Amino acid sequence: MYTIPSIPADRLPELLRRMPKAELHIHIEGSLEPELMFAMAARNGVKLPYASVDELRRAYAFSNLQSFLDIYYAGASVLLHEQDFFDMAWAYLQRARADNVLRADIFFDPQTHTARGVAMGTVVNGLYRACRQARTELGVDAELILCFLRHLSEAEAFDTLEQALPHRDKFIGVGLDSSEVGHPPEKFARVYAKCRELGLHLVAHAGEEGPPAYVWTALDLLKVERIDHGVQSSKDPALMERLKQDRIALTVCPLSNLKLCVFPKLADHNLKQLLEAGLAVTVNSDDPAYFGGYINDNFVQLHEAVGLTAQHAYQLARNSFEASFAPPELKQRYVERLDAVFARFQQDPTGAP
Ligand code: HPA
Ligand SMILES: [Zn+2]
Repeated sequence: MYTIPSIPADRLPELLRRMPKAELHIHIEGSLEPELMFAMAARNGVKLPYASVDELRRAYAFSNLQSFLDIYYAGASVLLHEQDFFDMAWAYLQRARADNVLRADIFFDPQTHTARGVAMGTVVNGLYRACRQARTELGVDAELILCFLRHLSEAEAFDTLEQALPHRDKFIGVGLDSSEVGHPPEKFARVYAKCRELGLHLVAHAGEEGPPAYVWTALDLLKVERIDHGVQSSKDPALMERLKQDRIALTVCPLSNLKLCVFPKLADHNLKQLLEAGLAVTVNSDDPAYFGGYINDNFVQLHEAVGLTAQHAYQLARNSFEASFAPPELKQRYVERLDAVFARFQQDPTGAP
């Protein structure tokens, strides 16, 4: 691997912000900022159970995943029209551009919307239009991953897949999210087998709160290409070896793990341990409007808590491109841009962009 000469520690935050990166774990509904949520509630005549943006923000004090999900699903109730889905995704993509994200693999939760009577096409078309516009106007490549809600049934997941098939050209893969414990990956083995036949990319949340056994079954039964979160894997040495040998990327979300009390303090986070064990770790924001930060906030706060080096930074960015679902020629272009930024930074660590 390309060895990175040292960069002064006080320049690391700037390097982390400026380096090109891919974001691989972002729920688009989790990027809906309170201000936009209130604006949509007003224009759509939806009543939110909070009187103001401040009152809503004060409710963002979570004790675990479920306490967050309850508020997150309530917040999504303001999304009704195609333009709402476009506006939400466009706001995220502009924010991602500011953080030097070149590529985003974006999750969306159609069942949160179809259950309220919003048509699948309304959801997908709004999000897809924002992704297309991001490519031409922002230089950000963004593609969509449809997530099944794991607290719902297998039959509902199959039904959702069927509703999405007329839009097969607008999403590149499927994922699995929502309440993890009690809803193991194997519940969706037949759904994933069908998605595999359809040529979709496969990912799943596993080992966020759930045990290493869920990471094993996501790999062996669902046959996923990446694991979302996966931080509980460090409890199982044989699993660590498997993830390393097969170069299975983990899309880790430090501020999410902090806010949902997966780790008591950011200083206790195991991301650096996973990275130094040789795993293909990446840094992501998960639900940035709810967890207090976008991708660069995750990088910088993690660095402040555990002390990353320039070598760690390079490896994390490189992993993000290699693990993305971009075509090989684009991945190569992203890595060239990454190398160019590091080379410039080494020549002039005090430096201007
Ligand atoms: O971190 C998460 N875990 C599970 N489901 C989710 N839905 C949005 N964010 C998450
Ligand atoms: Zn997530």
